[in-house]
Amino acid sequence: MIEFRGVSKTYPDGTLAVADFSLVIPARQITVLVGSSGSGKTTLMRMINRMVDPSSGSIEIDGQDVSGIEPVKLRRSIGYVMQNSGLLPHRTVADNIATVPRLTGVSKAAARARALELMDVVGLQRSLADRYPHQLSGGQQQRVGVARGLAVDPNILLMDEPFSAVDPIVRDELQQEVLRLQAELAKTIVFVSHDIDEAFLLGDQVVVLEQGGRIVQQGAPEQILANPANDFVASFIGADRGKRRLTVSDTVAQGDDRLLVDAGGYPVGVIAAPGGKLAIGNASPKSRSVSNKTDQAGDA
Ligand SMILES: Nc1ncnc2c1ncn2[C@@H]1O[C@H](COP(=O)(O)OP(=O)(O)OP(=O)(O)O)[C@@H](O)[C@H]1O
Repeated sequence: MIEFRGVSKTYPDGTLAVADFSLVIPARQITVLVGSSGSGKTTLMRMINRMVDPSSGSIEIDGQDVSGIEPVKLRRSIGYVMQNSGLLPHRTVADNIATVPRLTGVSKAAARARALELMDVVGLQRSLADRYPHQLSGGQQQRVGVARGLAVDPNILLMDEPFSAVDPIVRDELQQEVLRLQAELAKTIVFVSHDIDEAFLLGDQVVVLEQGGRIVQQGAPEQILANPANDFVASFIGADRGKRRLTVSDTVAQGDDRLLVDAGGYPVGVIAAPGGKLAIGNASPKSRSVSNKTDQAGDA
């Protein structure tokens, strides 16, 4: 578990990025911090691994104040995946993945073996191991970034808009990959996004932020969708524009299926009509489940 207690951050130039922020981030779940540009998401995330130190307040991991943990040691124990993969251009894929294990004294052979295993985990062919980042697609580079984040088998994985620079189809694939990985690995994931659909898809807990890291609403996606706390949230999730208010149109698609339209009349999907082949509402809002692993050290 990660806990922010009354955290504020003022940068040296006087910018108040985060003001009196408190939040509990439960272990082994995905918490998505979502908000518009400049709302303090990255600052909050970087305070967890001490890339940024708070001006006041504290952050605890499993009850231990991170200010008492040496920053380099802390950073090496927490996975970090960033927007443009952050790969070292002159190192091969395998070497990029193995960077932190090598720094912590793992032998070259063992680190490479682990890197190859992690390539399997994130769905990358091992034949790409000796390529350089520029010889990979954007989606493959992001997968390498995720593998690198997992290389030290961290309990906590920080993901800062990791898929915002890839095209929508690849983004969909990578998001599904995160859900698959999470069902298997059950990490404590803090995911930063400005995309509410991504937040609703991935988040067990979604935290909607306004400027200054002010929490406007937090909860499960279904709670936020069902009851937006105020006009800001309604606008942010598109509820005010009817994006979330769906109706079954009279247009019949295949078989008994009907077209689903939003309040503007735009088609958003297909649904089986009551009594049709597909039962409506037969899946829970989150069909994914987080396994309850107990074989990891610590609880974060
Ligand atoms: N090193 C810095 N020095 C001064 N101000 C900073 C610094 N880093 C961030 N800020 C400011 O702090 C505020 C929050 O920035 P932050 O990057 O945390 O927001 P964000 O929500 O992650 O934004 P984005 O979605 O654009 O990445 C912004 O006003 C930003 O300009």
